[in-house]
Amino acid sequence: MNPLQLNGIVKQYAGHTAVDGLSLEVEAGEIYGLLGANGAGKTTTMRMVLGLIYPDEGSILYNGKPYHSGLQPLMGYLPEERGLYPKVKISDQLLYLANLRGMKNADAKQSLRYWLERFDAMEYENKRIEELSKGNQQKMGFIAAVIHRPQILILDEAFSGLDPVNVEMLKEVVLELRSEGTAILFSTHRMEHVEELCRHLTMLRRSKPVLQGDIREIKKSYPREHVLLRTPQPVPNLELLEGVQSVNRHDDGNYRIHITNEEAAQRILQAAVAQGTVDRFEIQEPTLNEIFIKVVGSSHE
Ligand SMILES: Nc1ncnc2c1ncn2[C@@H]1O[C@H](COP(=O)(O)OP(=O)(O)OP(=O)(O)O)[C@@H](O)[C@H]1O
Repeated sequence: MNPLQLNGIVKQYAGHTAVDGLSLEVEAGEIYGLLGANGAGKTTTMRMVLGLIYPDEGSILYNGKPYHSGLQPLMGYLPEERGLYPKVKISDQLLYLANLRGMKNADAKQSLRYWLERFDAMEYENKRIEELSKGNQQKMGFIAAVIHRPQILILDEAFSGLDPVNVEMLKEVVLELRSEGTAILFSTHRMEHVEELCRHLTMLRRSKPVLQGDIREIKKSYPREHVLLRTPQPVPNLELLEGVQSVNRHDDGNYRIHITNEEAAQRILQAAVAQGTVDRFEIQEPTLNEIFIKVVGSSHE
């Protein structure tokens, strides 16, 4: 039985449907991607999972059981909007939150120390949130979400506001939690993070799930419409070949060619070989970003 199961959940706000018939399951030890344009219903879904608001229809099961008050220690949440008090000493509020979720003082202190060291952030222990940079506030928010080692972790735009070094640091931690068996529901607009971290995903469009499943399977099910070609010499007239829609040559000498069918790829290869050496030739799977734009559309709702 999976730690988190959503069955046909529906949520309405004053006649407007924010989430419409969403079902998904997050396994122990997996990061599940929840994607959608702005306003598609991701945060509403996460708030329902946390028991902050209730679905109008459908059910949410935690280890097979409906919501009950004893669940809070099992769950951790990093909200998109920062949730910590700006003026309270950091260690005080993190320890308070750990206590609230059932941790004994000594364990909470040990866990706090572990996470502050893990994030190279010992110096912030006695500071207030308002004294920290946005990225460091985000790290403290993450510690607040995981200090009690939740079984189900909800991450809403976890990497926003972080510099590349800190993104890598947080990614490593998320992967570590996954390998320890945490079920992680992960919402983001950054498709490359989903490609890198998640096994399954749901894309929401205007409150409805429009694409769901195993990411590798999803990618395989879309046509391959791009060719990557690297040649030491230019290959003229590629755009005139049948099935070639557009040709871009980058500064590094790589061509990225948009094709309408896979036979066009063979024509490109033949044309390139006829000119001389071919260093690289690849028919590329669509990126998740391309699939997202196709399925969800680029417009914000
Ligand atoms: N408290 C509320 N009262 C009324 N409508 C709401 C409320 N919260 C959310 N909504 C509406 O529900 C819809 C879904 O919002 P939600 O915040 O879940 O989207 P989201 O996918 O998280 O968007 P974003 O990517 O912008 O964070 C939106 O149309 C939003 O305006």
